[in-house]
Amino acid sequence: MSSKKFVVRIADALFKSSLAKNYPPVYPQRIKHFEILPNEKWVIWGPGKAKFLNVLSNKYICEPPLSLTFGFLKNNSYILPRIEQVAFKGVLPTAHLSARYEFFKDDYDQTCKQFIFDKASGSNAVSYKVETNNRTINMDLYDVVIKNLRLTSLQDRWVMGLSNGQMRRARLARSILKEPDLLLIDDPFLGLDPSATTTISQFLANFESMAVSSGCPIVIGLRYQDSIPKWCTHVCCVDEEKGILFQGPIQKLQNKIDETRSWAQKELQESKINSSSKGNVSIYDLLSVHPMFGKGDHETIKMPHVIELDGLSVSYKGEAILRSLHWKVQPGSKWHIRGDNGSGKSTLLSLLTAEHPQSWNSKVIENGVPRRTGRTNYFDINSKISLSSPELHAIFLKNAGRRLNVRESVATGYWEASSNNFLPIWKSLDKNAQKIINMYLRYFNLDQIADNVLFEQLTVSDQKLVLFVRSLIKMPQILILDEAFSGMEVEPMMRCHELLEQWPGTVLVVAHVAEETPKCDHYLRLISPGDYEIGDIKEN
Ligand SMILES: Nc1ncnc2c1ncn2[C@@H]1O[C@H](COP(=O)(O)OP(=O)(O)OP(=O)(O)O)[C@@H](O)[C@H]1O
Repeated sequence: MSSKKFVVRIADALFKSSLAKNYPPVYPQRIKHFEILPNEKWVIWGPGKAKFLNVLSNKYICEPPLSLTFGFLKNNSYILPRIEQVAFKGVLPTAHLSARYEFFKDDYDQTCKQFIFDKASGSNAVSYKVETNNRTINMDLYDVVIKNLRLTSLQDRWVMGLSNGQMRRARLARSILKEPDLLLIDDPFLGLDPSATTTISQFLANFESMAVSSGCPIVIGLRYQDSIPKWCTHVCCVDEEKGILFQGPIQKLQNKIDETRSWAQKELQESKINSSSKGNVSIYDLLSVHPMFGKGDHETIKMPHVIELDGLSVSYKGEAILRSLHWKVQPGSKWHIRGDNGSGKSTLLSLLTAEHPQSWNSKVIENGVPRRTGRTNYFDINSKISLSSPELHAIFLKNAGRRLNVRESVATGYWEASSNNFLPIWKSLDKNAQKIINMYLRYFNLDQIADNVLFEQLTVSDQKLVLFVRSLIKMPQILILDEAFSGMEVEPMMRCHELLEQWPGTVLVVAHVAEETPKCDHYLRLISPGDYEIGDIKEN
């Protein structure tokens, strides 16, 4: 064994997630050797990245017991290594979808700064806080981190109200402030706008050399399709089933990386060719159930706009988020809603779904009829709308993840009046509805696991897929896909995009990354309150 200083070392280890007899190991083969040294920056690359990051954060039982060891710890560390694993989950789970936008705060809500400190719990009903640990916060590091992660102006905001991108940055700041021995970040750039991506990438590149902190090795998890930042020194390519495929310094492995990437692209092309029909179900079967199916332009042109905003404004405590927004959405049109983190995209969508307290606004006109309290209600509005969003994902996981299997999870999409209803419904559905669900499960390769796998046992990619399928089966007039594909593997994502290309209903998409954006005809870009752009998307 080498005498080099190492941070993590794996030597001939088998990992298990349970000691129960006959429980299969995490990988069938032992991992012969893997090592991270101080000053190295690793990318764990490929479909097995999330599992391997769990291995590194000591989530499994290793066999023999000392085959996973943590060595070079900071002077002030205790015997156990301090490992911070940041999974970019987005917004905090709330009790219901509208909670994020409410003015009256939950008794236990925290400010962004308190969340980053992670030191105390308390209640807004009393003036004192109860310390949950006696960690000393390195305030010099805090100042540098919030400046670099662009959190300065958000410090005193309620954490619940932060946008997805803002919350992701806050989670990273919280982990860094714990001054770990090892920092593991899965999908570090997910859901971030391009300028935030650059800032965070630069920050991670310079983390080791910052004067205010002693730094630590950084390990990020990326998918095959993501580009590997130049500052990464080492790569470990991992398959979900087989474990490590190759590992070492990036400089030496560049050819192997390029080969793997083109192989993955080829696989994808092949699966695309074979995907127009799956398990005897064709796209036509899936779409023909939608009420707008087969309607030509001559018919849709006569229909009123599904949504019209006639000078809509939204503000929080006098601070404008949207100002005087005019927007018309034709039936069957597909829109890409663009804008930097915090520009108001989710706020706009929450107005459409009436989750936002300022939704009862006659400047929102639906199918030609202005919204008005007393005339329109939440349930009527939502009977025409379905969605998949990071907020919904967080709530679904928390409230239904352990209760509902894949079939039941998808079936809850049938609840007419709300996307927020997670009560089991499969058994009470009629034969026709069950048939539709079965078709969708089969088409998306979910039929084999439909009855024996719980939602929370799925990978993030499959959870996203289930939520996407769930959003379709009601055959909504308006389908809202807010970061619905971020974190998804390429193959299932392409399958979803293919279906959407022919989807006859109206689709509103929020996505920061071009590869995750299904084909749209128009865009609405939110720039700043009162400043926005509307245009057509030309085909390349
Ligand atoms: N309840 C609230 N109180 C105060 N500010 C809020 C509240 N809810 C949202 N905000 C702020 O409104 C702005 C718009 O948030 P929104 O979630 O709509 O942005 P977004 O464009 O969807 O961002 P992202 O791309 O990060 O998801 C953000 O600056 C956010 O912090």
